[in-house]
Amino acid sequence: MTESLLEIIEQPPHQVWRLRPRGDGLQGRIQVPGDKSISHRALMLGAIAQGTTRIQGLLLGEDPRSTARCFQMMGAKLSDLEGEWVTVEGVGGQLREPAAVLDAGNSGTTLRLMLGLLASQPERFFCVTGDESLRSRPMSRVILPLTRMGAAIWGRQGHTLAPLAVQGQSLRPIHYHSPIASAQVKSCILLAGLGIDGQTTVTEPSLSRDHSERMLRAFGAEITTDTETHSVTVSGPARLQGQTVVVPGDISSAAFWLVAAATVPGSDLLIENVGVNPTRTGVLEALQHMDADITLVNERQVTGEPVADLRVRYRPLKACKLAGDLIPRLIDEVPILAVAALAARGTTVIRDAAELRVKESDRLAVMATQLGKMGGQVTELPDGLEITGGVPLKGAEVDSHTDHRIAMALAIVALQAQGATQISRAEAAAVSYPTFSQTLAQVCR
Ligand SMILES: O=C(O)C1=C[C@@H](OP(=O)(O)O)[C@@H](O)[C@H](O)C1
Ligand SMILES: C=C(OP(=O)(O)O)C(=O)O
Repeated sequence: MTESLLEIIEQPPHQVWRLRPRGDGLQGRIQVPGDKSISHRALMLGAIAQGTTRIQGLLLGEDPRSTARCFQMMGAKLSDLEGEWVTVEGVGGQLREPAAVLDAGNSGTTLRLMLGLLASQPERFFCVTGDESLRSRPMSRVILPLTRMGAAIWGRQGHTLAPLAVQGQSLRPIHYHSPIASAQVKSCILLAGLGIDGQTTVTEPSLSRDHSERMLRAFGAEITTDTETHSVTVSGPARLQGQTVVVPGDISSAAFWLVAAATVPGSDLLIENVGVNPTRTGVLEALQHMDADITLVNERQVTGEPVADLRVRYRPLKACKLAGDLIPRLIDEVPILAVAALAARGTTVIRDAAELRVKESDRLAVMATQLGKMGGQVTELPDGLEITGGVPLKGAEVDSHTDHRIAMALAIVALQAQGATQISRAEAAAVSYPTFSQTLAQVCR
């Protein structure tokens, strides 16, 4: 009898995944779940708009579920999230004051974007919190600009950490020069600006994902952008009208299969219906620098977002340098790109990625330690990683640190290793990719 590739061991509330690679290439045609960033935004804009928003392809991961729960508590009416189409009846601008604490769970996007909306709801009071990881993530990056707009927000450690209390106010417009390229910061301020009479502008050092700008425009807001200075302006007050949103597959989820197929000999995989918004395709460019064989087919536009099918075939990889403006365009893919680097000839250097230290875990430290346990030559840099590829890897006992992207990156590196790998707290994958383990079993048949 052949041993199964993946065994899931229940250790409530956690799961251990035991992987025994068979060395077979990944084959077939798959789809990945809906884009997480677009799912959050469709739920939020639908919740505050006038009328009905219809969403197809919504990600049913834990993070968008947190967004859905928060906005239901503030008056939005949602249909069954498991349905093919999810409808959101919006409140038409005025959120209801919730009777209990809003819980963003593990989701930084939920908490930071929602803060912009809450801060600008006069005469309403809100308490917001999240899980242990989210309560340790910096909120000052949005509280600071919101406070300059007149927001009243209190929190732990000098109003920088959740739980937070928000007393909604009539805000004033600002031009905010963000020190970091962050779509969460940019979107938070734009959402706060929606209700303000006047122009609210955010300038960022380089371009972060632009899903908010695209979707706000589609919902009827006046949004202008200056591509040279990386500035976005919302002219308020805006009246949003419910829309139809078709959510493409998440390129951040597709990235796991791109790297798996690019690193396991014999692979040939087609990933259908993936969002290829240029502010998100840094991972494709990075893998192409590494000489990966990836082609885009059937390119099209779906409700304002570019979409394509991605074909990836195994070919030996070579090391590369990833830094600068590319980093915000692949920010969530650094852990899985570190896995690609382990299979590449030469030393890959990733810099300008200090933001990874304040994600669901310190992704630089965690990846360096966990890959090190498998024999990977990975050195942690203050703002990145240095990874020497081509060194044989061995199965080991590793830990996700409850970070979804780490759990999945470790499952993919296990395919390159000799012997079994055990990943503890692997259930974290469900935050962004609840069907990851099923797809793994499907493509590695
Ligand atoms: O706006 C978004 O949907 C996101 C923005 C990014 O965070 P930052 O804005 O903190 O870079 C990214 O890491 C996160 O997964 C999703
Ligand atoms: C950083 C992430 O998400 P968030 O900031 O929304 O928790 C992520 O999905 O990798």
